[in-house]
Amino acid sequence: MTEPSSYEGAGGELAALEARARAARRPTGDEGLIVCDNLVRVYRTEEVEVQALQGLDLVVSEGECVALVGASGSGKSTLLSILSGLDLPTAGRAKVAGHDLLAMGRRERLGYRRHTVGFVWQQAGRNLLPYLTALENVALPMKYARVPRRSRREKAAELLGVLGVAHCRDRRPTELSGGEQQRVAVAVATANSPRVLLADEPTGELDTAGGESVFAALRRANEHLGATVLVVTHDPLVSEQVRRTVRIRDGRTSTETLRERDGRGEEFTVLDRAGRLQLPEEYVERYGLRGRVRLTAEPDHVGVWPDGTEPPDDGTPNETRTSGADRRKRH
Ligand SMILES: Nc1ncnc2c1ncn2[C@@H]1O[C@H](COP(=O)(O)OP(=O)(O)OP(=O)(O)O)[C@@H](O)[C@H]1O
Repeated sequence: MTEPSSYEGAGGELAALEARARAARRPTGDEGLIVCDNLVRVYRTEEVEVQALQGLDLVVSEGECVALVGASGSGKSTLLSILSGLDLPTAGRAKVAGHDLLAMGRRERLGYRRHTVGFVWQQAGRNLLPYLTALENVALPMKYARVPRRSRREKAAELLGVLGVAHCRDRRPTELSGGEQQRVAVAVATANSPRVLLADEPTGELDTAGGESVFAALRRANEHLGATVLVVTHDPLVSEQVRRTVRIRDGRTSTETLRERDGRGEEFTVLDRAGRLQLPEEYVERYGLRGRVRLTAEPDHVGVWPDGTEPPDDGTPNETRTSGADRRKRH
């Protein structure tokens, strides 16, 4: 029988584990600032039905800066429209900073769009009003939020400074470069200190230098202003510089890359409730995985092998195993 002292020991370990888990937890609570659970969005027109999101799962913790990538039509913009409160999902669950996006009434939705999320579109013309100066553009969302006039101007000037476009304050959008317009757009989107900043291809229409300056502004919004950033991008410059890149395929999150500060990346895949997972395309190519693949249950992992190859005997160290490509040559 176990001694009482062992129970105490186990209890102590458990308490220590719980304390560690609590300490590691983000201030937003247990489930993340953005939570999408089995999200579905079906567009219906008279002739066709398009399943833009097909059970998408995504959790983003407060303070993260995440790139969303995926082929054209995979559902990225649909997801961002839902998270911005512009569009409603057909089914599933979407929660941002405690707001249930499927259950919000008109008033809550308005408040949500004004205070909780900021949005930067790809087309600069959609972000800024052409007849207002940069400073006036940034001050406008604060006016809607009833911030006093003087504070509005002060904060707008400060934001333009933080985002590196202080010199643009008295110019209208047509007098700004594309990169400057998008940086001012980031200032507009962060004017009411949103907890979440969403950006849909914000560098899509810019050259490399312009793209870099806008990404730097997004990063400042993340690191200095504390916004959690979710950016849809086709731009490797952006996706290779964020810690986490989430790939969307066919309306679902498929694989993720997590990068260390030194730029090294680790691949992850998302396992859905039914146990389905998608392998990164690069792995599928590299190991010639097609159709049926062989699975091996190892003590600490599952191996995936091209069909028609022999998995190594148990106990073969991982590093001495023949790669899939080499194995294929033998057959
Ligand atoms: N309003 C709409 N009505 C009908 N179908 C739509 C609508 N909006 C998007 N879709 C369809 O939903 C799917 C996902 O579109 P979405 O714009 O979210 O993709 P995306 O990944 O953002 O693509 P891209 O990279 O080209 O912007 C596509 O098949 C698209 O044609």
